[in-house]
Amino acid sequence: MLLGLLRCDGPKTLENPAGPWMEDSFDSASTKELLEKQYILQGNLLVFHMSRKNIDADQRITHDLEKLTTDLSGLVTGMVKPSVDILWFTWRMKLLTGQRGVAILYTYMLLGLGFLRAVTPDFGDLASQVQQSEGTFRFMHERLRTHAESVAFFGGGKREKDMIESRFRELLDHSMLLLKKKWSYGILDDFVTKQLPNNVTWGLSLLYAVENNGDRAMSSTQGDLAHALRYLASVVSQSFLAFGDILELHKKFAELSGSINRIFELEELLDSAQSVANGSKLEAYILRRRTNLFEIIYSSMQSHREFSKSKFCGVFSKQKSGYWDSLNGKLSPSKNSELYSKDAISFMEVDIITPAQKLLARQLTFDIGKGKSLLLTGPNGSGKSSVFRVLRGLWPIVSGRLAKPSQHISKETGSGCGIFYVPQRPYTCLGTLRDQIIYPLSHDEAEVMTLKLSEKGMQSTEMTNILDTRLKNILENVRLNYLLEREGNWDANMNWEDTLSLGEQQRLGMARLFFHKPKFAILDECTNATSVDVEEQLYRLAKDMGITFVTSSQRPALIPFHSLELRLIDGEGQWELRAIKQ
Ligand SMILES: Nc1ncnc2c1ncn2[C@@H]1O[C@H](COP(=O)(O)OP(=O)(O)OP(=O)(O)O)[C@@H](O)[C@H]1O
Repeated sequence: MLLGLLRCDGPKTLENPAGPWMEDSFDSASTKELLEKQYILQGNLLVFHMSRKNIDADQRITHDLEKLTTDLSGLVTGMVKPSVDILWFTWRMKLLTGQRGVAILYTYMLLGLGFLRAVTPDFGDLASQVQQSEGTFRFMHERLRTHAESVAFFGGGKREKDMIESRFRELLDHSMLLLKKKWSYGILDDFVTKQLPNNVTWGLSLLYAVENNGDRAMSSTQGDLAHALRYLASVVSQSFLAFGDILELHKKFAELSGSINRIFELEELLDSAQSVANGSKLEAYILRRRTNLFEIIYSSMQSHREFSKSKFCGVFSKQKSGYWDSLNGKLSPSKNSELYSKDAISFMEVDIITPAQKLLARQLTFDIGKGKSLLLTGPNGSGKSSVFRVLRGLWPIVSGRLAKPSQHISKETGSGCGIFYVPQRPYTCLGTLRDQIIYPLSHDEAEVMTLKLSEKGMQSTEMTNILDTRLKNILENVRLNYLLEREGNWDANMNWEDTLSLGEQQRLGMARLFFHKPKFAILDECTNATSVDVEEQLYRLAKDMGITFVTSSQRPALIPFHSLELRLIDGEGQWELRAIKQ
């Protein structure tokens, strides 16, 4: 019986246990090798700063690499089994049907393979597009998580949601297209590799029966003939299944090529940047960028930790946060605490309390009228940004009242918003150079706003021209006009966060302020990386535009631009307000 099993299922008996073993060992070997590579790649991620290419390295190193190793290990076991099957069953077929049966089998396989090759969609390209859009989608979420507070200060929630939704639609479209093509190709593939061979099996069995009928009728019983036919049918069927598996490998190869291309593109980019760097003056540059990279990683870890403590995380983990527990209990936001005021910002006995329930300023009271700018000072951690968080509505007002202008742009007149916040940490959105200045508005919204401010009945090209001319003036004012010359046009699209220096990003933040031209600007140390002369020029410009600002800064050079100073003394609740003599 054992011998009988081995006659027909011999290869399977040997191969099936080998499958998982091979899969595991290949997987671990290739993963080990690629992980070693990944380790090297991670150490050199800085080269992306040089390449100016918006490459989703994190997606490729984490997700794509893992998928590739799994697919590759599956491919090797998938190749070994049908190959051994084919050798074994070809031999059995030859014994049973002679050379003609084998020739028919091979002719069919070649024709089937040729046909499938001709009709196969470009699965590699399609899979690569899906991975690309999945990477961008994931990258946008991670970015948003890192910059959540800055985005909230700018009021960019809607814009970010629109951008993420459009990426999601892109991902969905690509995935649907891939699924549809897989489905229709799958029908054809199944027919050629499984259904048709099954039918041919019976044809070949018949051929055998007709050819051997005479001899067998003389020498064998009917039972022997039936047994021989059954055995032959199973051999032919197994042979075709093995060929089917071989034909399917072609589809798997095609799909795999997408992942391989993405990993190789990443590797080539790293290699070329590395080889340039090794032999040139760029080495020094790279070393500098590497230091920056570690600084960035370190600061993002820090900010992530800080951020975990903030309100946003509190929202997601309500149960865990003592702050929100207490909000549900004794510390609830006071009723009617936020009032609308067209031309002033007023704090009336407002307590500034952190989510950890630390009182930073007790019963804060001050008024800022038009033209009476306020400078907010105090030691680190005394609560300057926290005052802005309460003003922006990111933290609730537990006691007291706050009156402030609306942040929204008037839809009828298109005139600027009442209040605009520029946070401490600069934020550049994903998009064009134009998008950086008009943020959080989209291109269309910015054009509508420009149209409202200019004559009505303009063509869209005129509108874009007027918008771009206005943006050019603003760029000149913040001394960034060289960016437009360097990038060539307003539609230049790159990872601005990596391309621009901190000072440049801060100046872009101020350009955003000048574009929106609010009545009040809340400036949270948002120019501390620019030189003193540039900072003074920016404040002078804002003052000339009639913008009243509330500034948090440690720089004495800014004192003359303000009429009032609010000093948070110790971060324990004490504060003082004094007039600044001009
Ligand atoms: N989400 C939060 N949860 C708990 N405590 C917080 C949170 N955010 C800030 N704090 C704490 O509130 C205090 C004031 O922080 P804030 O950022 O307002 O200081 P700051 O005066 O702006 O400091 P710096 O001058 O360094 O910018 C700090 O002790 C800080 O650790």
